[in-house]
Amino acid sequence: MALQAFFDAFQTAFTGFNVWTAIGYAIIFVIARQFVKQHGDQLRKVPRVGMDPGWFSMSKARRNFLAYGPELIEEGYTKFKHSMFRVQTNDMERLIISTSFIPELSRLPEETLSVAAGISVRHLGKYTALDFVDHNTIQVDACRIHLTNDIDHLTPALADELRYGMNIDLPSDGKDWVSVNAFSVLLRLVARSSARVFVGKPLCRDEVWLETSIGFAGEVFLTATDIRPYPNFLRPFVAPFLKSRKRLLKRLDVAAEKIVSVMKSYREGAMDRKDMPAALWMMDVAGKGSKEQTDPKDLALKQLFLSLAALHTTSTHLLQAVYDLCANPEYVQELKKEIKDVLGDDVWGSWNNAKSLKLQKMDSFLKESQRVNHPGMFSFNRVVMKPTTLSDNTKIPPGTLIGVATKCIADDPEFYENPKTFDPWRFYKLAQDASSAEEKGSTAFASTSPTSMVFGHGRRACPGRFFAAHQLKLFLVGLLTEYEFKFPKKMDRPKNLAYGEHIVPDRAQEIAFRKI
Ligand code: HEM
Repeated sequence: MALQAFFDAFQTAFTGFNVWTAIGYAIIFVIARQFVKQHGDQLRKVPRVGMDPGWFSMSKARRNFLAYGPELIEEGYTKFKHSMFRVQTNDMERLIISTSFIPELSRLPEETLSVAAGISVRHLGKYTALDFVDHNTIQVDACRIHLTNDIDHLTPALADELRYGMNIDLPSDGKDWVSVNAFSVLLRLVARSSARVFVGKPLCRDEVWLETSIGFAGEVFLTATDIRPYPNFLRPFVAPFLKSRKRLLKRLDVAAEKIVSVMKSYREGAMDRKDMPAALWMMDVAGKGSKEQTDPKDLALKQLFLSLAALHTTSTHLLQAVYDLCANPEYVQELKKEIKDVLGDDVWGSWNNAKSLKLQKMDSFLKESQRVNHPGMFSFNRVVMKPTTLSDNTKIPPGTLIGVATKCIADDPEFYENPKTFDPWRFYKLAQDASSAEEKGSTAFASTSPTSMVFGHGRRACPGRFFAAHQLKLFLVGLLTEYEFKFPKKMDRPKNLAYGEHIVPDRAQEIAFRKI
């Protein structure tokens, strides 16, 4: 009866309704929505660089940004570096704000200005499973607390896995130079040692796990790229048919199957929490009956997210640092001398966080390499969740995605003397000249400030940055003390590739290694 009534009501409502009427309504709807969007737009007075997508040119504006992003952002920064500008990027429109607003913005709580929503919205979290970050922070705590405070407990495992990986992925005898694709080898080394402290042994040596943790980031990126051109209302219908999303879900299933063994080991073995791989730490902290302890998919997703946040970022920095050393071999001796002074001859046995912090020239070299080879045009990506008024009285409505043009800041002579010059000891010298401990601290690789935001800034700055600094130094020490390395032939440093908001190193370059 109820069903019949429903069909009757449906027929009555749509009598005389044909396809032309439907198209007419759809056009009116789109125009009305665009009109409301443009005229209700509280930010319309903020200047724009690049194409205005207007009513019908969103794909063209996105393509335009992909082609000319770096130039557009530089143009916006040059004209509006003390205020703000808007730009249509290849994902969303961004409000790029001056770094002078950072102190006031970084004080705002996550409920007002959200890093998690920024991650979710930019990666289309609803379709890539990353929307879990909106309501979960235990993976952030695992980095902020465990991987940072317990680093000395984790270092032996980290170092052991690095040596194990070097023996497999790099030449093992000192006779010949062997050329390898630097990007893929360093990425694997980082993935191996990270997996050792994320999920522990034996899973960290499982090829399928390694491949899954490395490949997850690419599937997220491709899925988001494939879905983005579709309007919101079509996405739920399109998503199930996308190959990229099917591959992403498959990787999640594989990771969930694999992580069952880790969950089992937690139930079977007693271990001090400080020594636990991050997955076990999360299970332990979350407690009995929690999703982390009962649902392999939940734990697997968190681990894959950590891999996404950690692997390509850290290995890209390592690759850039290796290119800088090959292009400037004169820095190698200085760094080796520091390693010897701080660690003596027993490099592996004496390594700990206190000694890692004493490698100040290496710290400076890494920070300069990062400044010059900035990993992207923007940082401090956040979504405004509640109406926010800046000190210049600009009102930013909820839903706005903000960012800062950090690459332009890193190249700006107002903030860095001779910014075009690669000075490996720039931050070392600043630390020596510092007049307070706070000023000295601000020169460290893992520190952040309104003019140094590769790791973001404020209360939700990258929680893995101290771990990343420690790991990068460990890797450089390992490479410098166990190998010689150089470009296979005489050449200039490979140029970085900049497109849209991305800046990536040349991933095809080979590096020749010889065991010392
Ligand atoms: C050199 C390497 C790295 C770079 C350049 C980097 C950069 C960043 C940036 C820019 C953010 C956003 C912060 C903000 O907007 O204020 C972030 C977030 C994050 N990073 Fe890193 N990161 C690196 C390494 C790592 C590592 C090794 C881990 C884990 C061990 C990690 C875990 C995370 C997590 C979990 C978040 C999300 C934080 C949140 O939701 O609040 N990162 N990272």
